[in-house]
Amino acid sequence: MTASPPDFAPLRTERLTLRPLRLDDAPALHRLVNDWEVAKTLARVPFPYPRELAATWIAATWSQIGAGEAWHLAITTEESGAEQLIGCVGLTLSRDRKAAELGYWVGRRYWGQGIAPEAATRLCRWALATLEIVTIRASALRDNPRSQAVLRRIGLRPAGEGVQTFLSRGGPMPVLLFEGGREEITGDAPPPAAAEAPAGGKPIVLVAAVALVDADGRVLLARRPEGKPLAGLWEFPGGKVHPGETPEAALIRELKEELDIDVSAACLGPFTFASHSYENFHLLMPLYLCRRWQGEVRAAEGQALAWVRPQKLGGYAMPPADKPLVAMLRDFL
Ligand SMILES: Nc1nc2c([nH]c(=O)n2[C@H]2C[C@H](O)[C@@H](COP(=O)(O)OP(=O)(O)OP(=O)(O)O)O2)c(=O)[nH]1
Repeated sequence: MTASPPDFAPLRTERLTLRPLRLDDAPALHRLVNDWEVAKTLARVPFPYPRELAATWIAATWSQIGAGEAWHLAITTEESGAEQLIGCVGLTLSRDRKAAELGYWVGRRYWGQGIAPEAATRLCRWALATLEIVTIRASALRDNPRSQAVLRRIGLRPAGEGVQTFLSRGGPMPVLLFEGGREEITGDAPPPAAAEAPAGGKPIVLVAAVALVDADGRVLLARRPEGKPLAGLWEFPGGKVHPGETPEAALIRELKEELDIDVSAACLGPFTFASHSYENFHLLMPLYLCRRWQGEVRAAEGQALAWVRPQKLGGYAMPPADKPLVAMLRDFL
């Protein structure tokens, strides 16, 4: 068992901090969760909640974070200058690591303030941008409309009914199942364009992108970082063409900024283009092919990068506009 809290940069919202639990959280955790109104809604929490279980569970959450299996975090807030534990929120990966099960609880005196949806949305956004998951699942007791409302507020949709064993209730109980993906949770419509919308239509946004191909025939994908629209999706490096710029000049600039490589316009071969309607704008994106550049590709903006064999591109979640491009690349390379 891990002996100290794992390295995990706290996630913040306007009111809350989500961070690994610490052993000195044990007394507050015990006090908050050893409350029938809280415990009765939780499948894996016994009632009464033994004092020593708090520290054991906290240490177990450290091992799970270290192993990349589950992230159970403390929800804290600041009250009169002091940090207060007010609940917990967690995600547990499925065996195939494509889905995660969401769970949370909030101490009774903090109910009715929207803490659970705020914390859960923050953790889900982090997970969708950082892990390889595509689905978030959750369940709520059929007799717990408050929790069902939280799950709906996060963006999850009903996905049937089930039965789950509840330690606190001493047996199986009927639950409602919920699930959702990136679109439901992040509400990701790409950003409105800077240009004025032409009458009756969406503005056209020009984005230049490139498939960098290395000597082994692998293509470079970059992961859109948390905080940007479509966070967590993999894309071809590139970016918006600024006013007065050519697409080639935009790419040369973006590749220097994002990957710290030098490319000349002569090495950018036009390959194909995407023309795709997003909710707020229409994307027009020439895709170039480039096999020669100067310098070593590095993630200059801290983004995740992957060199991917053309046959494996389908395994990476990409923006909808990229789907036809991927098929064409696969055929060409
Ligand atoms: N670079 C790139 N963008 C793509 C791809 N597919 C796709 O739909 N897009 C969309 C996502 C964004 O809405 C838009 C690119 O805009 P962006 O915001 O990333 O551009 P940027 O790097 O100039 O960023 P910023 O300075 O505006 O933050 O194009 C792709 O494969 N590569």
